[in-house]
Amino acid sequence: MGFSSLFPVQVAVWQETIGPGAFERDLCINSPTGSGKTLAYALPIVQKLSTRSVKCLRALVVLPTRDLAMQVKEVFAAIAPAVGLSVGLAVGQSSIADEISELIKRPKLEAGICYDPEDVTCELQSSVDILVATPGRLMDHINSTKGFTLEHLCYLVVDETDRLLREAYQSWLPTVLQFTQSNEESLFPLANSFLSSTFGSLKTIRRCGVERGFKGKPHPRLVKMVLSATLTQDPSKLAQLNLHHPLLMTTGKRRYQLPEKLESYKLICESNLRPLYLVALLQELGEEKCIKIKEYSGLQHQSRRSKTLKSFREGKVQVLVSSDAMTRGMDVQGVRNVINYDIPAFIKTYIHRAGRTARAGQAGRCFTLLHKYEVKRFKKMLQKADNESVPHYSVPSSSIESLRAAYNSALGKLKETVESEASRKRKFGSKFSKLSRTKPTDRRKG
Ligand SMILES: Nc1ncnc2c1ncn2[C@@H]1O[C@H](COP(=O)(O)OP(=O)(O)OP(=O)(O)O)[C@@H](O)[C@H]1O
Repeated sequence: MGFSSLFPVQVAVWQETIGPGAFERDLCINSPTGSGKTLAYALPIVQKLSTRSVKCLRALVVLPTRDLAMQVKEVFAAIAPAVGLSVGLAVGQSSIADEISELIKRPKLEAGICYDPEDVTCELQSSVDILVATPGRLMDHINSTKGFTLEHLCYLVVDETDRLLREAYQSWLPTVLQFTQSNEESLFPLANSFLSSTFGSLKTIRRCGVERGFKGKPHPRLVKMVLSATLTQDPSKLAQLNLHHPLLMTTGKRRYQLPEKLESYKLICESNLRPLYLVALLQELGEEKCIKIKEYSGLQHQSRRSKTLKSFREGKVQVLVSSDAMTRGMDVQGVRNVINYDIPAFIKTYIHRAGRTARAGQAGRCFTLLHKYEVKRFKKMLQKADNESVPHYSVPSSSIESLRAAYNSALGKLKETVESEASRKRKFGSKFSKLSRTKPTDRRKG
């Protein structure tokens, strides 16, 4: 990958997994945006699986969004094939049939023998050792893909944990945990309830009666690694993961930390002049003469979003106007500035947005447009991430003045567009209501 050394979080995780820690504890990793968490879990998993002799699904990485899952798959794909491991993706990017044929190997047809596709006795095998998935598609495979099993799973990674725990997604987590439990656990629920009442949450019995973390056994327990740049430390939330002697690995004392080389600035302006200041700021920042702007949001179709992201990665688009769909985990090289058009409601949101720059030890800047009444709240918010003073950034008044005429004419055009849209909707609305009044049965069909 062209990297000459490991980042601190990667060294620390390696020590706890392949090193002396020997995967004996589950890991909760809280490390700033862009600090290299993906490789921190990918390297030990690939290293550990490199000696496997039979192919089956042994590692599962769950991420909240498709683009993020595709990005993480690329990281695994860069290192896993070198040791003969295959990586799969379950995100719903392609049809379920295509995805199944990528993930499940059917027995080769021998001459003269005809296999019944419905025959459950014929051996279906996993084509992948490592699967990167979003919860929705993962649940589809768990519920309906023949041959898809989690029974051999050894490693479970929950990336962007706080986000994934917040959203239940058809109870994906309890389902995964249930399917990865040892046979003993599900066969003897009473024994388990006895164990948990005796030993509290620190159960030490696992798959095939093997003690958790016991080295050198053929059936090790399911190891879990959970990560985020804003990882929750609330035990009641983390309890859902059923962690084994969890070890919290964190960069500083605080939960919230910004990347070392990130500079935060505030830009104060009247709310109604925000677009004007935004353009003036972009002009200030833009070294390139031609700025192409694209939109990226969860409201768009996935294929359109992926296309936009590709253009942004390739530098064909210099400015991406994005919702928070782009914030968590997305890694685009060369992003030097992030602009908060609105003040984020929470420090967590600020961290994930700002974290699209100043990644991998690079410098970056985050600007926040504020009304003067918002300054106090903003300051208090950034103090939660140990950021005591946020300097002002001012754009020259000459650039504001030079843009004013264009801004006013754009506002006029916007007003016209909004009005014509509204009248179109009114017309359409009245037609529709007339139609529904006269043809109630048709409406029901529709
Ligand atoms: N050892 C390394 N040397 C140089 N660059 C690295 C190294 N490890 C990772 N990187 C690069 O650092 C960038 C950030 O890594 P990554 O996306 O894993 O960060 P992260 O900690 O997961 O961030 P976030 O919290 O935003 O998801 C990536 O572009 C990655 O290729």
